[in-house]
Amino acid sequence: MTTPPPVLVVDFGAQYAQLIARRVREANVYSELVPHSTPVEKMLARKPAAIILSGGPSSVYADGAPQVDPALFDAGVPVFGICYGFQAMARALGGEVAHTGLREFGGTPLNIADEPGVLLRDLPADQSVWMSHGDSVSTAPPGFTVTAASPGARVAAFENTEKRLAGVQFHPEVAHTPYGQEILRRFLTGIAGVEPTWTNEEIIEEQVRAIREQVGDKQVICGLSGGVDSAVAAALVHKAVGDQLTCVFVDHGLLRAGEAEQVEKDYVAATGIKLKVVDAADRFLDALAGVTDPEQKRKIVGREFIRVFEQAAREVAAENDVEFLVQGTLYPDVVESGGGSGTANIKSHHNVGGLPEDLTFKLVEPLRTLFKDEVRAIGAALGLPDEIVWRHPFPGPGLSIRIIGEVTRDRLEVLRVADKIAREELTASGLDRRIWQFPVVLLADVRSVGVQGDGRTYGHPVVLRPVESDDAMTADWSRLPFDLLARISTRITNEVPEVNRVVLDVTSKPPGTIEWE
Ligand SMILES: Nc1ncnc2c1ncn2[C@@H]1O[C@H](COP(=O)(O)OP(=O)(O)OP(=O)(O)O)[C@@H](O)[C@H]1O
Ligand SMILES: O=c1[nH]c(=O)c2[nH+]cn([C@@H]3O[C@H](COP(=O)(O)O)[C@@H](O)[C@H]3O)c2[nH]1
Ligand SMILES: NC(=O)CC[C@H](N)C(=O)O
Ligand SMILES: [Mg+2]
Repeated sequence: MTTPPPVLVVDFGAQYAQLIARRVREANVYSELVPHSTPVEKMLARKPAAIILSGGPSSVYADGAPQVDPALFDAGVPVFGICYGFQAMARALGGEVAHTGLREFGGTPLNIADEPGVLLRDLPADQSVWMSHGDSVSTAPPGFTVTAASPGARVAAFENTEKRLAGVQFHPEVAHTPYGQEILRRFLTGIAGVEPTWTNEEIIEEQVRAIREQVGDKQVICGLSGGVDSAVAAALVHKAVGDQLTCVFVDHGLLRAGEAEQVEKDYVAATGIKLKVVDAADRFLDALAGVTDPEQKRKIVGREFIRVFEQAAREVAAENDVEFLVQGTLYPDVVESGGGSGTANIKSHHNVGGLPEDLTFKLVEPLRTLFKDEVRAIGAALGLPDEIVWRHPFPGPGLSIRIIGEVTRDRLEVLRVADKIAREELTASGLDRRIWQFPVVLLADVRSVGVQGDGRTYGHPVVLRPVESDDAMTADWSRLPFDLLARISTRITNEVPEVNRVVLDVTSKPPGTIEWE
């Protein structure tokens, strides 16, 4: 996608690098992450509007610690350092960083100096900021004004507005720094002089233009799942090229109860987009037979999806091959598949890491750099109905990655009934909006002893995994009311004969992921 000059967030291995990019976009400025190994010339070639150096686990003076190339500061590009980035910046510009023995973690009072600079002017004198550091800048580089201190950091913020360079020891990107977003915004607009024009309307206009340019007068198909990401991607492409778009919904036999019917009925009614429904359950289930490894399942699903799309493409435009496949891929799908800035492969999302090597489609992925809540906002701006915009995410590989063990028709049926009960009860309790997602997982290879109707049972456990999240990158288990959990448990064990135990997953992400595979 063509985008305005980015604010590049240089990732030094921070916990919060993703969050920084997001916060910049929340300040209506386009932003992307890059790994710290990116050479400065390569960053400058992107003509960045500004560069932000993230935090990171290393000590700047340790052997092998990632450094900042001082050439970065001679290029005239505005730079903002955060925590490790602040320390690395201080060191590169001739200041000093030391292990003072004073460490700060968590909420910390900030003492704003008499000369508060652009970043801190007129902010409350007694505000709290979120710290997480063991090293500190002991001397600011020449030419910089020190604008704040904290009990453990003599230099907690500095700036040189003439050179458009600034930095802070604390984390402005986290919600626990109440004025953090304001400070970040002041750097962007007040010091860097970036125009805050990256609004939903701009994104939509820019995307529509880019899609028209990419697709021309060719036919396009879009994998449509009923979820919000593909719905928004389809709506953007439809706005760009109208009837050249045909959506393809694949019923791979791994869907939840009622899902296929709902997509067929509601989606067309809501959007008027051409929809082709393909029943491909046999081919997916045959391909998955005997497979228990999560990554293998994901790769099989990714491959079969593409084979089905290829067949559908031939049917959509027999005489004129369809070159383009639209997918609702989001940034977290890319990052978790190991396609981010030097990030590890956590799991291969079917639409990214699970794609087959012989893929011939050109991909159209207008949401590839965004997070889900950003996508929801665009969906709302495009006029999609609330039921689509606020639908809980459901993974493309569907129930195949919620059956721990081999995927069979019988097991799918068991899980479908249990899942339907959990969803019905959640909706009845009015808590749908509080919950990000509510996977129900069948431990198909585990059995436990129970007693039902005075008889012994030896059935399977089902795991409830309700989570709350903003963007699926981190999540916490949802504290659902006990009586709701009790109703779900009772109904599942009463109504699903194969299940005699219901357990609750109380793991946050990290260390767990949302899905079990
Ligand atoms: N059953 C399906 N039929 C066709 N395409 C699908 C199907 N499931 C997933 N896809 C494709 O894979 C992409 C990624 O799936 P993913 O579940 O991440 O997104 P989504 O379903 O659009 O939204 P959500 O994350 O809210 O469920 C989708 O955007 C869509 O292009
Ligand atoms: O379309 C998808 N294809 C996939 O292969 C896939 N794997 C996980 N997910 C969804 O991504 C989010 C993060 O999931 P995890 O915490 O399990 O990694 C959660 O919302 C998951 O439901 C997927 N979506
Ligand atoms: N969160 C960070 O960036 C920490 C920076 C450095 N590792 C320190 O402890 O001071
Ligand atoms: Mg989905």
